Amino acid sequence: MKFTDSVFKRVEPIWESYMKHPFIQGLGDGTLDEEKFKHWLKQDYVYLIEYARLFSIGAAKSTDLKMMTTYADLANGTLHTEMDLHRSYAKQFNISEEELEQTEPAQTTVAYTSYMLNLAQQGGIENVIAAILTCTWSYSYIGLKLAEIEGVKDHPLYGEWVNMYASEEFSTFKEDCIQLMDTVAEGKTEEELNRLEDIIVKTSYYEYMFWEMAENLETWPVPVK
Ligand SMILES: Cc1ncc(CO)c(N)n1
Repeated sequence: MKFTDSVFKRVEPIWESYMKHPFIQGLGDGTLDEEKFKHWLKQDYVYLIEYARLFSIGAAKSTDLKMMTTYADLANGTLHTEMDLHRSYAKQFNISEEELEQTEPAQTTVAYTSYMLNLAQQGGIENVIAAILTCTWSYSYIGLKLAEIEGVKDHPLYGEWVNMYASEEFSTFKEDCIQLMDTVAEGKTEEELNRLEDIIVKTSYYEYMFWEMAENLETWPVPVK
């Protein structure tokens, strides 16, 4: 069995819980509160800046040219294709690109990106892809599941979101990440694989917390100027 198949079995209950989360349910039935979506949008924009940085670390740590090209393409896809979705929504909400970029990351955003960046700096290429995998894969999982709902892709506000994450292009990003993970997992000891699996479980929990952050409009405890 491929490493990613056995990991999927382990994280599936966490991923199933995303589909029951009020934020995702709201995206699916179109009732999601716009303020919650805007909070997600802004937090996700600054998240994606760090995410693109992770792909770039992946490019720097690559052990061959093919791998380096894939990481560079994924960084490019994040900075252009995926972040264009966010910039397009921001425009609809009259949020400028500067405001989007200057978003103060909430505690969950800081915790999640710091966790991934710390792992990526410490180890080899296997840490980088293990840290990244859940992000792309779980959004593709959610996008494809939501796309099964009748009429969801035509929703005036949230249709664009579902169309992006259910798109062929995004499915290709996911497949590339899965393949990168399985390639570096080859020949690793059981202990090493367990360590990588733990990273994927942790990031799966962080993804849940990111939905919670958006749903609860999370900020820092005591506001300061
Ligand atoms: C928090 C988060 N995880 C994953 C993705 C998909 O790239 C995203 N945009 N945001």
